[in-house]
Amino acid sequence: METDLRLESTVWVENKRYRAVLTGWHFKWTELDKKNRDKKTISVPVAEVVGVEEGRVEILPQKSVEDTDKDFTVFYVKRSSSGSSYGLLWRLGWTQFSCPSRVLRDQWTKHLRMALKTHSPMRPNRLLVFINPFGGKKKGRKIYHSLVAPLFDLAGISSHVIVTERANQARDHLLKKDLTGFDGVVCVGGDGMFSEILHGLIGRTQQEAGLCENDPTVTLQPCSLHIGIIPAGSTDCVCYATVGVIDPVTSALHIIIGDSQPLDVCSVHQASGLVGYSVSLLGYGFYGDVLAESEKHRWMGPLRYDYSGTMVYLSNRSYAGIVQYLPADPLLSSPRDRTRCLSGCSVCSRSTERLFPHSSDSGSLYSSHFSQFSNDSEGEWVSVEGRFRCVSLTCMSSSCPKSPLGLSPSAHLADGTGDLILVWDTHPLGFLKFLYRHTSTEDQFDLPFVEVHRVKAVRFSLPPGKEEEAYEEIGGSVGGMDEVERGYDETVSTTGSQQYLAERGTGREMTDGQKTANPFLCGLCCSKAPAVSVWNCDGEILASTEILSRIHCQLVRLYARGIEDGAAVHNNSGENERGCTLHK
Ligand SMILES: CCCCCCCCCCCCC/C=C/[C@@H](O)[C@H](COP(=O)(O)O)NC(=O)CCCCCCCCCCCCCCC
Ligand SMILES: Nc1ncnc2c1ncn2[C@@H]1O[C@H](COP(=O)(O)OP(=O)(O)O)[C@@H](O)[C@H]1O
Ligand SMILES: [Ca+2]
Repeated sequence: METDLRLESTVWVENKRYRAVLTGWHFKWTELDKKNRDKKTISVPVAEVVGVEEGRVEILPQKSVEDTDKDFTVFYVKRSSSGSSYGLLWRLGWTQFSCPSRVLRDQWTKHLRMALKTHSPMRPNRLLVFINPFGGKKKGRKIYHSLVAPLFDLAGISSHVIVTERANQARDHLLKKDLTGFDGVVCVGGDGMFSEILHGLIGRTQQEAGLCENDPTVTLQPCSLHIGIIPAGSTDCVCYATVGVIDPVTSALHIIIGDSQPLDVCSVHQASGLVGYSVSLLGYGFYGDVLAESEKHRWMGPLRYDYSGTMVYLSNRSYAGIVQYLPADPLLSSPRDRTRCLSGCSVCSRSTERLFPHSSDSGSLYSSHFSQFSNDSEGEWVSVEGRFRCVSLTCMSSSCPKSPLGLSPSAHLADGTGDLILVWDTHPLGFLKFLYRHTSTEDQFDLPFVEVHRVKAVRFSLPPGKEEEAYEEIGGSVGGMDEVERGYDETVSTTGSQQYLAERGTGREMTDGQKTANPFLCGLCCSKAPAVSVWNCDGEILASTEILSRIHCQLVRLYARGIEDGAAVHNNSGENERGCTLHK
């Protein structure tokens, strides 16, 4: 295959003579000036070529094509530093080449396009795009139309764009509407919007596979459609933890070249069935209270979390609970091994091999069933009981701009495990130290009142006696979501997502911000401390307190490649290249 695609010839770039070579995996050009030979080779992996066009194409200030018959223009990914040691910004670079003849020009464009098809089979042709116009700083629409759509056009990707008019529209669309012809779903918004897409796609996939999401022992079917995230939210943790930067152009380029990053997903169940899915933070206590409080202050935008965080911190609460967990195999990895899950992570690759032992091409991966829950030789359930400041479970590092290394810096994106962080009740300054360490490289687990365990499943229950207290506090409706009014225009059937979604709201509708009357934080001035908190499930308040959660290895795939190590990745650059963001 590689030899078929090989092509080599002399070309000109800005009046200088170059030797251009396509080897199959790489497209390189080297200036034919002996003195500078070493310095002037530019090499672009074929997988990172965005597009190839005939003629001399300019894209700034707007796209124009000078239609000459010996020229072609190649667009590709160009990296630049993000300013931190991990995570790189991607920009569009392009170079115009002149060939000695039209025949050779046509050979170049044909070979390059064939190489693209062969070496990056997951490139999308057609995408379904959901824009939350109210996410984060309310710039979703502008971000998409000015920065992302022009890049999709350039790459020949067609998209069907839906600007949402209500919460859960994207999720309902994915659950019910025809998705034929789409290669992926793009979410323009924050973690809450991503969560909608996640619920919609997982629910739809299980419906079609005839699997019951309500049963925590069922091995769920991985989703075949990829998810792309264009960050336009408040926390943007899923984007930050899978791409390494919050940057719409970088994310758009990952989508265009069809990068693929599998992601673990945690399913959360109560006795009667599924209550939701989480990838970033499933948190009880502090993070639950912060979310509940922040919903009252949505008008503050992303700042609501800092304000509510401070208020909740000052309210100085801890909660009684029983936490049971199923440890993951300690020989494979540990949350304190000081490693980081970076692009090409070997721990995650081993998980992929375990899940799909006979498969080398990703296209066929997802037809196979797997059962990591029952087959693995994990240990016995462990049970602890006491008072906690917070109980958090995260399937990945959950790094975000507030906490660049995240809730659990050594967690893996796709290893089939989650990290359970238990923060026992402690004095306020101790807890502040714990929180503060999230903002630096200091180890937040190196504190006597903090424990972290790598797990496959977690159960949380209230100590005997507390259930009744919880019931009384919330006025006779455990879960407390009954206040949330939801208008569903269509009758839904009974698969897990649909059922849970029909029964409850996310509590995060952004219309008036006041719908989530939180029964637990009855004004932070309240003198009687509440006995129970709420669960924060990727930014949504869950309706249940007593839950069972289980990690599903690589249940979804994102258009991403994990965080790139700035020091290790070769950054192609040369004087003939130009980088830009389109239509800034
Ligand atoms: C003293 C400074 C403390 C900084 C502590 C930073 C910890 C940050 C960990 C963030 C983990 C994020 C996990 C992701 C969660 C998201 O799914 C989810 C939804 O996001 P969306 O609204 O974009 O859709 N986001 C959240 O639930 C937000 C959690 C944010 C918690 C921030 C807490 C700030 C605490 C500030 C405490 C200040 C104490 C000061 C005392 C004088
Ligand atoms: N058109 C809309 N009107 C109101 N709420 C919406 C709309 N579209 C999406 N949502 C909801 O808004 C919530 C927050 O969106 P998100 O994009 O995550 O922003 P943020 O990061 O600021 O919280 C999501 O849970 C989603 O369900
Ligand atoms: Ca994981």
